[in-house]
Amino acid sequence: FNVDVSLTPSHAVPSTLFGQMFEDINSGDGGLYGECMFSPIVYSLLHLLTFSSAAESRISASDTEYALMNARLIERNADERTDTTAALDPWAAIGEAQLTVIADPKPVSSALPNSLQVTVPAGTSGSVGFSNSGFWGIKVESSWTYNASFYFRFPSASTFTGKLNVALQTTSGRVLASNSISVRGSQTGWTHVSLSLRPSTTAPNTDNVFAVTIEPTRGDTETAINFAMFSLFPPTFKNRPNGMRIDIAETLAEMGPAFFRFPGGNNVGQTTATRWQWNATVGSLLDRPGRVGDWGYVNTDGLGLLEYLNFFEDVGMEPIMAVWSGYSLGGTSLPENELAPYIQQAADQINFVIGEPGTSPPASLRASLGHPEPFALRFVEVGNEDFFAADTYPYRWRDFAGNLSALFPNITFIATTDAFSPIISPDPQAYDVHVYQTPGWFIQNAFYYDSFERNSTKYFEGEYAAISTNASNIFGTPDQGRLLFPDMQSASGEATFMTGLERNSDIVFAASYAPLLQHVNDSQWTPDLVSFDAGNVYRSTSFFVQKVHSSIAEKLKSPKTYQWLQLFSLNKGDEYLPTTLPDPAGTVFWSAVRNTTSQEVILKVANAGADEAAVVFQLPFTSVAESGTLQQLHGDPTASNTPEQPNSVAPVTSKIATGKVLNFTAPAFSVSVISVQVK
Ligand SMILES: O=S(=O)(O)O[C@H]1C[C@H](O)[C@@H](O)[C@@H]1CO
Repeated sequence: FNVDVSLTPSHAVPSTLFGQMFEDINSGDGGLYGECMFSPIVYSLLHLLTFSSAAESRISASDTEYALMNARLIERNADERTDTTAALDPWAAIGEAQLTVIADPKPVSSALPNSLQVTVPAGTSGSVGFSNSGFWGIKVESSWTYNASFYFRFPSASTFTGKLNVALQTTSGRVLASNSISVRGSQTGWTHVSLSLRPSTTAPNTDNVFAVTIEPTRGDTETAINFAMFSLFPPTFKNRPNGMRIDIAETLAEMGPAFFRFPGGNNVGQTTATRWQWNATVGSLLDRPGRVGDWGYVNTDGLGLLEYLNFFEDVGMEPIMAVWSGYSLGGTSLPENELAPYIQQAADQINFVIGEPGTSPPASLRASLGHPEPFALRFVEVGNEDFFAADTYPYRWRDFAGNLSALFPNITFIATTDAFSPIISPDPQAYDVHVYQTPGWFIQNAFYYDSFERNSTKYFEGEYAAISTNASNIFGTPDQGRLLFPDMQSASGEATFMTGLERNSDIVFAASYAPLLQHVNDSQWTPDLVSFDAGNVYRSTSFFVQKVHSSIAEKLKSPKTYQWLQLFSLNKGDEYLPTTLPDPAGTVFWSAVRNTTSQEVILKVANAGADEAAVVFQLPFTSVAESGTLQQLHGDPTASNTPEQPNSVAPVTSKIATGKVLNFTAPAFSVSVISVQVK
């Protein structure tokens, strides 16, 4: 292919072009959020479903009820605290202890009404207590200090005296770290325990548990102790309290995302009662009731709005924040005359992020939680995939976007129905477009946005991924063509599409692969950009394709990877240079951008075909360096990074000969980025 590169840029490449889409889909609790244990003794899954049905019946929230709901969700009535069996799942008895989850008559807080009650039978000998298995294991590092905390009380006063031994131990019982606290049967009120655990050694694997054993000094009487609000934290990313898991957070930061879309995706909430409510996710963990997320399990909401915002500042990315839009996946939408309390809640959510303390209670709440300065926020998405409820979006959009844009004129509100179908007003400044398809679809649609009308409307390619090789059953199972992990065929297919996103970045202002993260031991959606288990993170082929398109630059503070990644920071051009267009029916696509700071031209070549391709770039600049840098990812079409083979495909950086005429051969199934100094 002979490719002329223009000297004259066609448009500025937006700084927001490549980023990340996140929601808790087996990726928040037990994933990005640093908490090591799954311990929502708050509610069992069944209970929360009961709760949500109760709340559904109170949908028409009057002002007072809204105030109550806004205060801390709708109070659960007592009889709903009955069945909590599922809440016991992560807990196991040690010795003769009996474990039950009870609706505590004296709950540790109104948001956490249940307790784990441990009964030690009289005359017990040997070790007695309980353990928690973490999220399919717990990583135990000797260089880490863990913070273990919980609340306990004796439900009835007794003469019991003894110790609680708190430990990290292997599943075979070898103690790796331990600490203890003395307790007395007279402690009938809640006592908060916070202990450090320093492992004496690094465990060989993650088959470890958090264990609490009860050691009576003289205990021949049956004893019961209530426990609540367990937490086990390792060191966190940037040492944030209640922060993020270091290896996952560093991997996400390494990709150099410009934005982070959250809290969903479907997990924004598809029913009124179980929607994500910002006010239930901030403040003390004791005040966070948790909810059943849209992926069928309890979200503790320990990862809450302030934790997200602090994370964005630590990584140097900006939010694309969703507000719930009055729609329920079951197909029902709130009638227009019932939207007001939820529009108010959305306004409060935005004010928590950008309001001035003293002018709005949510902003004052943010200041009281340690961040008086407003955070950065330019983009708010109204709902998620409302094409499923397009018939009611016209009034929901009109009322949400209409009222919110009057309150927040500097925010761009993003609509989630299909572009211009239906026509909605106020005229959306942007639409969020999602596509999950085969690699072939992405190759055939690299010119998807070239034909879009250039009016004032912008586009957010908020979710895209090649997820199956079976065009007639995209969302099928692995034996029907669904990918478990990205491979080189899917990643190079996505890369051809991304050359189109760059060429059309005059109207495409942001794009993110989805989903971002999955726990390989419990996943509901494959493939994902990054996978992990309790001990490791797995970077996929698509992760490297996304990363090579992003700017990282000074964002990443960890020097150990900075040098290598510095090359990547030059890949974020800020001006698009038109070129001879690729053949839309072909499999080889390219794009050219210029970084006006470093005066480098960056050429990206995606070859999603089975044959290598010779590409000759004509660079008519006054002077072009004789050598440049090539970063290349390539492999067999089914080559893939998996937990079994985590590094089967990785980008290779090398020097290549460059000049005004740049001869390049793109291997089959490859993604290449050439950066060269020009004058
Ligand atoms: O089942 S889907 O609706 O296709 O779910 C998709 C679309 C939704 O926005 C996101 O949460 C999810 C996977 O990333």
